[in-house]
Amino acid sequence: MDPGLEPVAVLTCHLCEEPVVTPFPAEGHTFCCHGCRELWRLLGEEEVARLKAQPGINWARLRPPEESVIPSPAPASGGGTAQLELGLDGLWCASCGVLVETVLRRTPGVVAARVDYGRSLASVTFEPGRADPLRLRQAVEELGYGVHDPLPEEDRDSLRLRRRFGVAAVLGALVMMFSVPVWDGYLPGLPASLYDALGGLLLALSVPVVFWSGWPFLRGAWAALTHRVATMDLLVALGSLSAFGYSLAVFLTRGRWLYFDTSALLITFLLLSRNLEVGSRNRAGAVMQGLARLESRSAARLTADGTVETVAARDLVPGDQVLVRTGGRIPADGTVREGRAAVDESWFTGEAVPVRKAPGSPVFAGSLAVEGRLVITVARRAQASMLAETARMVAVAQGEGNRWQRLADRVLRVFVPAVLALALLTFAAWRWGAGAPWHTALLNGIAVLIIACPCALSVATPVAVAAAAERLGRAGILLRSPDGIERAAGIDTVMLDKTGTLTLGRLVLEEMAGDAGALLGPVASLELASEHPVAVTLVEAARARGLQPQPAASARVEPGRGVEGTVQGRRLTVGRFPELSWPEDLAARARGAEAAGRTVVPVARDGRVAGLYILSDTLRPETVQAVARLRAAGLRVVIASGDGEGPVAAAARAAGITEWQARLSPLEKAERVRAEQAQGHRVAFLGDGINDAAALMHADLGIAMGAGADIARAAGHWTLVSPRLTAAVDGLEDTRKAVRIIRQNLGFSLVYNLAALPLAAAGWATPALAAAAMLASSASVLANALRVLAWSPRRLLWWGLGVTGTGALLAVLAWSGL
Ligand SMILES: Nc1ncnc2c1ncn2[C@@H]1O[C@H](COP(=O)(O)OP(=O)(O)OP(=O)(O)O)[C@@H](O)[C@H]1O
Ligand SMILES: [Cu+]
Repeated sequence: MDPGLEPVAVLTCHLCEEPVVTPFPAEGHTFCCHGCRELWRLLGEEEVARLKAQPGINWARLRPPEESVIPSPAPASGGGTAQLELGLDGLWCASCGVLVETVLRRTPGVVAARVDYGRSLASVTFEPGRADPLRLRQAVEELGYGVHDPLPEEDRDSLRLRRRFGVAAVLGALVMMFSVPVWDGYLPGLPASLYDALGGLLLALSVPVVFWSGWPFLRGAWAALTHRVATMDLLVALGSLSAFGYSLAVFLTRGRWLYFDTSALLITFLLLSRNLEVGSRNRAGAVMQGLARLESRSAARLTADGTVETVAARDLVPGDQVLVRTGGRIPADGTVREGRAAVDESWFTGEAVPVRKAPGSPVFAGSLAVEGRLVITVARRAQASMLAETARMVAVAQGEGNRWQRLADRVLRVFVPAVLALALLTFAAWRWGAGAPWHTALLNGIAVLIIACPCALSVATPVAVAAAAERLGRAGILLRSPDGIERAAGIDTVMLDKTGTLTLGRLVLEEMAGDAGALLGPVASLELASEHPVAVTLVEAARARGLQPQPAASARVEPGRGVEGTVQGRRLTVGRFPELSWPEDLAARARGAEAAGRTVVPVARDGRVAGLYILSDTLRPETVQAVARLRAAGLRVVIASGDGEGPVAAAARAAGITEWQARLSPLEKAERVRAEQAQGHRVAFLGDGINDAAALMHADLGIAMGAGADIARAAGHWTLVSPRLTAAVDGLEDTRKAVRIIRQNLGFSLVYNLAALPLAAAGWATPALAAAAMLASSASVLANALRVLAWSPRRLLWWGLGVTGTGALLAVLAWSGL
């Protein structure tokens, strides 16, 4: 593990397990914020323990399931209910959001409540007779959070923000231009009328920048003051206002140095980063709307007597038969049962060419049947479809931010007051310690404020994370957990399962031995209960032979072994159960087939093996290349399979993998992962089946194949939408790079701030120089972050040139003014 990343012994929150900056103790535990503490009290230790035992617990998902399949930004009102939006202050982490939401929901008269942590916004639907806005506000305030009217529409309106930035950029550039002569020190030598004209011009140009363009910061700073929290806005506002105020005083007293450019530049640059942020959020919003349009509301379900009835898509249950005609959207994930069609799956594959579908092909909700007619067997409810899942992920990513971001926010909470204190101290030390004149002391204090502005930290990290998420999306990877990017850091071992991951998982029934043929009908009936590739193959084989399997009255699936149950009064088991007795001829046959690399599935009647199904599987076409790339990246590749030695060894040989383990039970797979971790490895596990779920959960990074079992997808941190192994390799490479860059950025801005602060305090950097240095550092950090998007070298060069050029120019200009 990288020693630079994980602090050795950090105090973590008892509830959300985030590092604790300011401890909030309660009953022997420590919490990171009072939101966590109150939520813990509300839920109780037992409930918390239960929730934590669940895989991938994510506090934002504690909320009860949404009404609509695709979460809508604001619940529709109607039916005698009223709608209230509250802006919230002081939400420290996602738990705080959950807490407010829970308490609001429990308030009498409230129909629905939803807190968007990212926007610090609560939307409440209530019955006007039984609840009123005042009471709702009080309920939130009693929890210790600030409530205000949601920021006026203009604030969330990125157009306004862009306008503010545009004005700031143009006027700021003019201020810069006219400041050059000021820096050159001409001013006092100029005739008074020119001095007035030039100084007045600078003043006139910077007023709109500071007070109109900078209004969001000023208002934010005011809110921060009234709530006694130190925020970034406060720092920015103080820096800009103090530079402005100082310059105004100098101008009125006909002094020498004017720093109007500093106050304007600070605002301009921070507006740029704000715009970037809002832009990425808006994009997520647009994606959500796009996804919602793909959702079908109704479906044509086939009834038992062959007629078609229209039902709501969300009422479909697994096993339903649904008819999809040309031009229709597929309402739920499933497999094609009859018919052929060209289906447009571009919403998740990105490929415009429709895919041919035939019986047996998987189809996904939201895809469009361009031509043809299909009957589909629904595999999962519409609420659990890839489409709904994608939308939920986007919503979570949009609302919750991520750990790095929150970490950066926490750092800011300590950093901002420290900087304010340091600025005051600098001023005091110069004025009264060193006996410097007022204006020198003031200038040095202002320089500290400006140089410390940690915008690099607050801009670069979200940009890098967003860029990485976008790359993953393009590679066909869905982030299921918001920390999916950090989890990829430092992976050195990749464990894979065989069936369905290294191989296509489309088994072919090669041979049947003993009574296997005669038992195929009853066996298929049992296998209807299982999602395992073996089960799918046997059911298909039965259908191909004209048998119509009906679900067995009792069938029990045992992951990693097979199915057992009673069919026509006989106890049958299909699969590898340990206590079976084997007739010698079948045992020999099984050994032979295994040695030849085949998967052998015994069927036993009353505990005695009666027949064998001998199946073969094909390696995915890209497996060899994917494995080679993983190894080239310095990763160890290990197969962990539940299948027999023979087939696993054969697959390993074909894929070019030297380490493998066969016949692992689902629990043993997870234990293998843990054993590797105990040896200090960081493990990514790639799997597709129920038997992989435990391993996927325990792995540092669980990657589930999208076409695999639901449970596997729920357990993994990533889902591979397109079943290409190379996508996983791409994703691993991209995220490793992104994490490296994020760390570089955090390190860089830390070093920068630590190095620059004493310089500013010592009076070696004027405010103008400080602003230039800050701009250059932030821009380079931003450019670094954008590297994640793998911009072409040429574009990067231009960017680099532009950034360093601007930085250098500003530095030279500032310097020449000294
Ligand atoms: N539904 C089933 N019907 C029949 N046999 C089964 C079934 N499920 C599992 N088995 C048997 O148990 C073995 C182990 O299953 P498991 O799901 O753990 O691994 P696998 O899918 O074959 O391989 P991998 O772990 O590489 O995906 C299978 O090879 C098969 O012989
Ligand atoms: Cu917390």
